[in-house]
Amino acid sequence: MVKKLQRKFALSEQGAKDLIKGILAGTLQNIAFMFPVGLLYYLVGDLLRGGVSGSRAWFYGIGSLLCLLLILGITRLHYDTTYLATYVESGVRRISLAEKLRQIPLSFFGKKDLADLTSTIMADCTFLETAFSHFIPELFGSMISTVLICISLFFFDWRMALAALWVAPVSFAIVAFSAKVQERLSQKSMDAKMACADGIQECLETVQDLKANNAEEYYLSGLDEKIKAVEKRAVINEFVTAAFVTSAMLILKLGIATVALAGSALLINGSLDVMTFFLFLLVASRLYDPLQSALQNLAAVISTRANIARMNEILDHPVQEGVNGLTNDGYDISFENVSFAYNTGDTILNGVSFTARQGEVTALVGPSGGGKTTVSRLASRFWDADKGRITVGGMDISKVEPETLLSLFSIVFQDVTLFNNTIMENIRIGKKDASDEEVLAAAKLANCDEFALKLPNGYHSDIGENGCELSGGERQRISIARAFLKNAPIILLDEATASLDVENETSIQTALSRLIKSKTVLIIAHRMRTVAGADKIIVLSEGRVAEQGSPDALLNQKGIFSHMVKLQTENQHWTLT
Ligand SMILES: Nc1ncnc2c1ncn2[C@@H]1O[C@H](COP(=O)(O)OP(=O)(O)OP(=O)(O)O)[C@@H](O)[C@H]1O
Repeated sequence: MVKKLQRKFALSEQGAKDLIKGILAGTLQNIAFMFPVGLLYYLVGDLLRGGVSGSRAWFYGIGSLLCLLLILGITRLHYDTTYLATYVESGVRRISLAEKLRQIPLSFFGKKDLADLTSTIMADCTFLETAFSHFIPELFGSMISTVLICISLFFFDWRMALAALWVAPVSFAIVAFSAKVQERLSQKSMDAKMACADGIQECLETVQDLKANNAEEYYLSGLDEKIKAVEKRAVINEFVTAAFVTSAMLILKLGIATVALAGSALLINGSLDVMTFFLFLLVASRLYDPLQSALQNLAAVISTRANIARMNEILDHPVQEGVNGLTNDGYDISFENVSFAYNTGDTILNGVSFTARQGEVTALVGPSGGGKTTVSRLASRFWDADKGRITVGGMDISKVEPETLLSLFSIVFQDVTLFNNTIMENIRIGKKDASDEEVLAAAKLANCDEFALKLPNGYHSDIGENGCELSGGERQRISIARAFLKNAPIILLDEATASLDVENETSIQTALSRLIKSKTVLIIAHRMRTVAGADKIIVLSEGRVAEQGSPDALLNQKGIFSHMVKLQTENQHWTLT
C-alpha cells in the first residue's frame, strides 16, 4: 500500500505514510462533525417528549464540551498530518529531485529543455504541495467518511438511507468518468504551458540576436500564439471541469430533496417516525458538504497525475553508477575503439583510438564538428561511450563514480559558466576549501590581477549573473584560475585561450606550461599557434582519427594538419581592401 502510494504520487516512504494518516485524519474530522448532529437529534427527542431534565441537561452540556474537544483535537491532528507533513515532504521531494539531477548523465539534459526542468522542480513541486496539503486528503477523507456515515444510516432505516445514498455512486461515477477526460485535457494544457515557457525563456536568452536581426516583431508574434494557446487550453479546462463538477454537485444536492420526499411519503403512510425523519434531514444537510468542497478541487487532483508523471520521469531515470575508489596506475588517458552518438542517433565518434600520455600535451585538432569536444566530454564521463573503452591509468572510467573520476580532472570549457558572486568565490569553485591566499595565487597565475584589481572591490567585486559584467577573455581567465586552484593531475582545455588577445594568450600559455608539468594534458584548439608546443597531435575528422603523431611528423605527412597550418599561416597575411 505504502509502496503503491509512493509510486502513484511520487512520494517518499514517510510522505506516503503521512498521506495515509492525513486521509484518516480527514475522515475522522468529517465523522467528528456528525457527533453534534447526534446530540441535536437526542435533544430534539427530549424536547418533543416534554422537556430536558436536570441529568439530561448535564448530559448535553458535557456531551457538547466533549464534541468540542474531540473536534479541536482531531482538527489539530488533521493539521499536523496534512499541512505540516506536506511541507516536510515537499522539501524532501525537492532535495531528492535535485540529488537525482546531480547523478543523471548529461544525455538526459539534451532530451529535456531547461524550461521544462525548471518547471518540474519549481512549479510542479509547488502544485503538488498544495494538492497534498489541501485537495487529496480532503477528497479521499470525504469519500471514506461519506461511505461510512451512509452505511451507519442503514441501521436506522434502510429506505431512508437509500434515499440519501443513491447520489453518492452516481456522483462518483461522474467523477471517475471526468478523470479520464480531464487527464487528457490537463496534459494538453501542460504541453501548451511548456511551449509558452520555452518561448519566453528563448526570447529572453536571445534578445540580443533578435534585436540585431530586426526579428523581434516576427518572434513576438509567434510567442503571442503560444500565450493564446495557453489561454485557450485554460478556458477549455475550466469549462469541462465546471461541467463535470457542477453535474456531480447538483446530483449530490438532489440527495437532500430525495430524503425530504421519501421521508414525507413514509411519514404520511405511517411507516416512519418523526425523529428518524428529522435525523435523516439533519444528516443530509451536513453529509454532502465535505464531498462538495472536495469536488470543487477535483480538476487539481486529477491534473496532479501529469505533474507526477513528469517528476517520476526524472526520479526513474537511470543514473551513472560506479565505484568510489580509484584504481588507476598513472594518468594516461586511452581511447580504445570508441564509438558514440548523442540522443539524435547520428554517429559522432566512430572507432576512435589514441592515448594521451601523462607528462605530455596531446592536442585535438580538426575541422569544426569533427568530434573534439565530444572526445573531451567522454574522457571526463559527462557522457558514456556507446562502444569501446576509455581508461585513465588503466582504470575503465565507466566503472568509476562520475564525481570521483572528476576529482582527477581540471577542465576549462569553451563556454565558461560563472555564478552571480564575487570573483574570489567564482575561483574558489575549483577547490571549495581553498584559503584566500591560495585563491589569490591561482588568480595571479591566470592573469586575473590585471582586471580584478581595477574593480572597486578588487577580487571581492560581484560580477553579475553569469559574469555579465566581464569580457569574454576575463571570464575565461577566471575559469583558468579555477583549474590552477584545483591542480588536478589531468587537464582538459577546450579552446581555453580562444577569447584572449595575443598578449594575454602568450602570458597564459606561459602560466599553463607551469600548470601542466608532469600532467596529462588534452588541449582542443582551432588555432595552430596554440598547439605548436604539443607533444602529440590527434586530428579528428568526421568522428574518426584521421592522423596522429608529433607536430613535425604530421607537417611532413602533408595531410589535414599540414593543410590547416598552411591555411592559418596564409590567413595571418589577410588584409581588408
Ligand atoms: N549535445 C549534443 N547533442 C547532439 N549533437 C551534438 C551535441 N553536441 C555536439 N553535437 C554534434 O556532434 C558533432 C561533433 O561536435 P563537437 O562539438 O564534438 O565537435 P568539435 O570538433 O568540437 O567542433 P568545434 O570545433 O566546432 O567546436 C557535431 O555535429 C555537433 O552538432
